Amino acid sequence: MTQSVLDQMPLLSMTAMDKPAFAMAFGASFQQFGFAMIGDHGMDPALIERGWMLTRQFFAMPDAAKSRYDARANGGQRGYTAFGREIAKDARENDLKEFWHVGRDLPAGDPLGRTMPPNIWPDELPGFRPIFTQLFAEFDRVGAELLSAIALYLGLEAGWFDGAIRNGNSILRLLHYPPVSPQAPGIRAGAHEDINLITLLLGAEEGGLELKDRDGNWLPVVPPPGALVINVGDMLQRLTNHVLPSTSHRVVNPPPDRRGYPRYSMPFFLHLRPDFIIDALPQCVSENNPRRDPPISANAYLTERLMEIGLIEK
Ligand SMILES: O=C(O)CCC(=O)C(=O)O
Ligand SMILES: [Fe+2]
Repeated sequence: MTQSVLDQMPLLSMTAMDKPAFAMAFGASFQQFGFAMIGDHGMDPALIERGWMLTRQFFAMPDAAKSRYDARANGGQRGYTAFGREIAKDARENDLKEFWHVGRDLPAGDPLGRTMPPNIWPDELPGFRPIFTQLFAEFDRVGAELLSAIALYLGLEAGWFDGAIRNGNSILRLLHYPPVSPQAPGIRAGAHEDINLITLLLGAEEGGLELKDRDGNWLPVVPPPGALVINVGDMLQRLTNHVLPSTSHRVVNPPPDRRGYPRYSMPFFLHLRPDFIIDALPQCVSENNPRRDPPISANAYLTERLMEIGLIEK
């Protein structure tokens, strides 16, 4: 039988340990798995529940209504992406999912607005804007706390990431994987690595998420209800010269008894400022681990990667 990651990866607590102890435990989980799980992340469960309700209501709308908010008119990063459009890098089959993107709203006239367009919102659901604006802010807050712990783990100042992520190009993705038929081929989301610094994911308790461990085995990640799953993305891997690995993950089709159920999840892709230059930290470069990648701006790197996964035109 496949072993679950739960057997190996600790469920961490942000409140039971002091900050340095949490930073060490969190960093160790990242270094070993590229993933970590946190039970008491401090986001309001009532707010999250309202977010799930609105997510279900939005995806239950007819395709014609959802398509009015097509993300292709917004650089792929705001609004609705239809079922079957996204394809994992180098994959043969498209993913079995549709999703909605909420981004950061900048003040009018901000120069970063060129790469971060304003949000769009579904007229049909008046609660959508206030609830997801609040949830975005909560993910932003918890994400900054987690990066502060990672900074300590790496031997940096606790506030090292603050400037790097201020007005970062982060994205909250609401994901819907519809029920799959008994004959459905393939998997719900093909193996991939996330592009951003770290991802904070809610909803993985409806199983299917798997990570690839360092020996090449796929291990199920099934957290307790309400817990956050966090993983390292390619930008943090690049910044840490691969000391923290961006781990491949995928979402497999459910076992026969769960195939009739949809799956909803909510990843928050925490991004750097578009003009931040990603260059390996000196602390992470050594004789045994020479510098691997040249410096690149966060925006140039993101654009390259969004083309690869079909979210913006080449
Ligand atoms: O739905 C999930 O559990 C994971 C989603 C994911 O990996 C992604 O959208 O990048
Ligand atoms: Fe992912």
